[in-house]
Amino acid sequence: MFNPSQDTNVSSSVYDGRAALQELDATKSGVRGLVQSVPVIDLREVDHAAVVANVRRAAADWGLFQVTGHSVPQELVAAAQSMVRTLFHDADGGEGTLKGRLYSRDPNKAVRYNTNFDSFESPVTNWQDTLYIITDPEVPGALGELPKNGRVLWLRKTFEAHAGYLVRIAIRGTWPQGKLLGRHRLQSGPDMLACHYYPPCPEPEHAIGMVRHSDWGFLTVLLQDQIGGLQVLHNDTWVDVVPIPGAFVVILGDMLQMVSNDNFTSCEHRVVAKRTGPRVSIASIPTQAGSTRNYGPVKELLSHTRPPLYKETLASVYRKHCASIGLGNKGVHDFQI
Ligand SMILES: O=C(O)CCC(=O)C(=O)O
Ligand SMILES: [Fe+2]
Repeated sequence: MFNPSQDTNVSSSVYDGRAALQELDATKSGVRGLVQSVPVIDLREVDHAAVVANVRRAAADWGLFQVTGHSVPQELVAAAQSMVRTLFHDADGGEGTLKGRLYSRDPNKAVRYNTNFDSFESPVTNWQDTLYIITDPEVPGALGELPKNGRVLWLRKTFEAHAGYLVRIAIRGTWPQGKLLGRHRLQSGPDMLACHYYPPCPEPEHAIGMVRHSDWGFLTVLLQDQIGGLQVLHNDTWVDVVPIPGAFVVILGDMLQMVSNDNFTSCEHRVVAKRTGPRVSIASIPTQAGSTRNYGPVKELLSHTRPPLYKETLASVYRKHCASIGLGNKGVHDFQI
């Protein structure tokens, strides 16, 4: 069990059955207490140190958690979801349409739309379309062709202001020695939105919404609607990330695993296909496109008994590697020493 007062080595615990029983006993919740549920962290909690400790525990035990009590109003969350669903994905596609014009597999296009970015690399096809939006207005073409630009810009601002804050708090919470963060700036903020669309699936038992994978970057912040389907792998069991209206889902990625030298591990997650829908989710993903520094295990975490487990790499190199092997293959293994 993770001990929040311990600064390093959070992943090397040995399962202690008696301690687990005592813990269950202490919850006084009976066997229902055995049902695993994804941690939910309420930012309205007045004790800030408790919030940070909860984030650390959730990150170490699950690699994924939900955040409520952030300051993004529910109506704005709903407006963002409906903009993505109705203004874009539900609109007709094909030659001559906006969707047709944006359909592209060129990762350098600031706004692009496609079915499965890795169709030609991955053996599995997801039941999913995605609209990618680079939200940095400095990037040529960013937002340009989208309808209702104002709302997309608003969406960017919302994510960058609020998700950026969550990313910072989550990193501070997950990072073993918070003060190191200043010197090891991990990510500058979200600069790409991946707006996923999962239409109702006639045969969900023969399909997958999004195949099992871990995210390549440091952290992903995700907004999902009420349909459900996102699951996280926890203790070899797939656990539903039950939708909470307006909550952000925070997901630890591979780069965090590498720089923390396995003190934290990126979580595997997937989306199951459903007969109901469509489902929409909006993931904010930092692309680290302009980053020129090499990332590797942070020196302060290393010793002669804890040698570095990963080679140093540019974020862009790691990202390209992950794209080249397709979702479903954990790229970190290829960077092990
Ligand atoms: O749609 C979802 O809930 C998950 C999306 C996801 O895992 C991703 O964008 O990496
Ligand atoms: Fe993901």
